Amino acid sequence: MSSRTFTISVPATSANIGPGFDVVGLSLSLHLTLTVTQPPPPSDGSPYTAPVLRYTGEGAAEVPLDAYKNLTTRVALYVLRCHAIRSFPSGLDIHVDNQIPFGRGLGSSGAAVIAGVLLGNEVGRLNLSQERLLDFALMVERHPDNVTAALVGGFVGSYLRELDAAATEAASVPLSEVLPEYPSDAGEDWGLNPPLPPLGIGHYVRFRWSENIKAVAIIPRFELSTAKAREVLPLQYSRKDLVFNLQRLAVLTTALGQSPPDPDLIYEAMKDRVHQPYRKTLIPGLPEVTSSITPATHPGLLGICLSGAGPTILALATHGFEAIAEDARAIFKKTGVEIDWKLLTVVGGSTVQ
Ligand SMILES: Nc1ncnc2c1ncn2[C@@H]1O[C@H](COP(=O)(O)OP(=O)(O)OP(=O)(O)O)[C@@H](O)[C@H]1O
Ligand SMILES: N[C@@H](CCO)C(=O)O
Repeated sequence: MSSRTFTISVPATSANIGPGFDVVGLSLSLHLTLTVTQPPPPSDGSPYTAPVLRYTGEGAAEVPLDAYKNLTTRVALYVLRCHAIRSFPSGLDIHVDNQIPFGRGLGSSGAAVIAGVLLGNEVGRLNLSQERLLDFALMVERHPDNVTAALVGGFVGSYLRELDAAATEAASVPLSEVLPEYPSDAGEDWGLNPPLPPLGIGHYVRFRWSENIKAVAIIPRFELSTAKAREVLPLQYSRKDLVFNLQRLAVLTTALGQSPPDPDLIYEAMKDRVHQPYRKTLIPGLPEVTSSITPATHPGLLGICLSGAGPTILALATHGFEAIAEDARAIFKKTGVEIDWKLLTVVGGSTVQ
């Protein structure tokens, strides 16, 4: 068997799109790319060599390069160990190039998890179905919106199946047990026999997406962890607020597939009362940006919302991109926040080539 090189490419994602909290995701044209070289199995007696991980692009200064600590490789090892494969193949070389900024609401952790599942599947030659790949990802990242869109691509709605008692228990294992941070002096048996994902946890449907619609990502220059942005959310909501979101989500999923898209319908349908109002304390400028940039003031704008858990703002538009982004920049600047912005398109899902 000779050495082989393959490339794993996973897109960025924007989750929620306003009212679709933890439900809707959109894959976008920034990518996490892994170039992996797997040598042939060593001949008997040659020493085992741990994976070499190199990293360029976003997050390169902060990401761990120890394969037993890095999120992507830990997920890959979890997948391998669920299939009774104890360790990475010897001599693996992994070069990661990342365009997705960390902790900004563009699905960086979801992409890292999907890349890990695909890496484990590939180096272990496991041939897992897409449904099973999603099960593994959902054991690690418990909200399906980012990981589903990153895996399958496009504008996607998903839900988690209601599990029976045994499967619920298997799926509610603390992440620290699914993904132990392997100590450097770990013995051979560390992290073996991890909990297997129940079958068919996640289900999804892809909505139509109007080709005229592009995404302006307005990216504040600070990180906000998803965990922190979820801590500020209430545990209970009023019927009025839930109905507000459900009405808008029902309209939005079809409205974004229509050509030409209708700005009046979409702007209102992208409003939310479940997560954005609570997150404004963490993102100075959020309410001002979403309320003062409208289809009336900015021709071409369709709708505007928080991207994922923030702090990025996502503006969907057919034209007028620069005016939208520069006016958002001016509003953020008044609160002391600098931004970068990118014009993105909706892309397909993850690939392994
Ligand atoms: N390519 C990567 N390799 C390793 N770890 C990563 C990678 N990308 C993200 N991470 C980890 O995930 C963390 C960010 O995850 P977090 O869920 O807070 O934000 P996000 O995924 O960017 O935002 P959101 O879920 O709102 O879209 C980073 O600080 C880092 O620890
Ligand atoms: N739906 C998540 C985004 C990350 O999946 C949130 O808003 O917290």
